[in-house]
Amino acid sequence: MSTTPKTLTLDTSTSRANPTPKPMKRLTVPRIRQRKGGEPIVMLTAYTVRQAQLLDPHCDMLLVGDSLAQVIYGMPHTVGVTMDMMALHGAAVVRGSFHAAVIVDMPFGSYEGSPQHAFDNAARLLKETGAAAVKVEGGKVLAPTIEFLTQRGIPVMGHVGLTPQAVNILGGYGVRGKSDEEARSIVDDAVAVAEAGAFSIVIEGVLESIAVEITNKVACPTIGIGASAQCDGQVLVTDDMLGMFERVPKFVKRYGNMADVVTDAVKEYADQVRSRSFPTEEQIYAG
Ligand SMILES: Nc1nc(=O)c2c([nH]1)NC[C@@H]1CN(c3ccc(C(=O)N[C@@H](CCC(=O)O)C(=O)O)cc3)CN21
Ligand SMILES: CC(C)C(=O)C(=O)O
Ligand SMILES: [Mg+2]
Repeated sequence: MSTTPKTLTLDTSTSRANPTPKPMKRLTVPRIRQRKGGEPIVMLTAYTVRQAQLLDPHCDMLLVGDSLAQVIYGMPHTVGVTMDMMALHGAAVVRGSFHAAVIVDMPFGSYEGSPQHAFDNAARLLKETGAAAVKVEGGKVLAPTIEFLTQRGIPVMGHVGLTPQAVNILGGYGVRGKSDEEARSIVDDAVAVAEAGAFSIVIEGVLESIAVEITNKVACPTIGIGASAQCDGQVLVTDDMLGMFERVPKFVKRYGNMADVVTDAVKEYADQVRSRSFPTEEQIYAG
């Protein structure tokens, strides 16, 4: 069993040698890896500093997902995401957190061409954000790249099954692995990614049996999204689970309804401005 503390704790003891309260050390990639078969790993997406601050105490990992394409930028899919977008949002999430390990998605086109190109872009993301690792979509074909990065100091999280950056090949976001042949190839992908040195693998949008088989086969922790409760951890897009993003996949469970909270508050403000009941004495500087 790992000794990972479950909650954020502050060391409040101060002295001349140690004058300020010290935040607990961030979870590291090796500690995440050790969680295989242990306490489930909690991961959520984060794109902004405030979101990171609110999620950090409760999560083991924060993923700066390229899903920010749809969620933040209103793009139709993740293919249009750039390195600059990931670098800026990644840096914001690292600034807003000090407990969770921060993982940054590599954008489409930044890693597929060659291991060297992938290394240059991954190194830039780690340098500019302070994140712990990068995530790449793909299987067997990417194994040499994952090995190249890992051997040169860049921890890599894999992502197999429904890989949204391949939307133009897949033709949509339907569940993967329905034929025996496709199921076999997804399992082979995950095994190749794990053997190449990935410290963890996201399994997205596959038949449950595939996620279970992969989880039992690979040595690193699996993180499910539309996969299985038997994965070593789970991830969701935060805006989806908060009820902030309107159209969500079947695998999303809504834990809140933030859109309604925002709408109610904004309606009340608009009414009060129109009726001149805002601002009141309390919000003005009387001369
Ligand atoms: N807000 C958001 N949530 C996500 O989970 C997410 C993103 N954005 N952007 C990047 C990818 C895209 N993903 C998606 C997007 C749509 C479906 C979806 O609509 N699935 C349908 C089935 C579609 C079909 O059969 O063609 C479903 O009902 O689950 C699934 C995953 C997952 N990722
Ligand atoms: C859904 C998760 C795994 C992701 O890759 C993203 O948010 O971009
Ligand atoms: Mg992604």
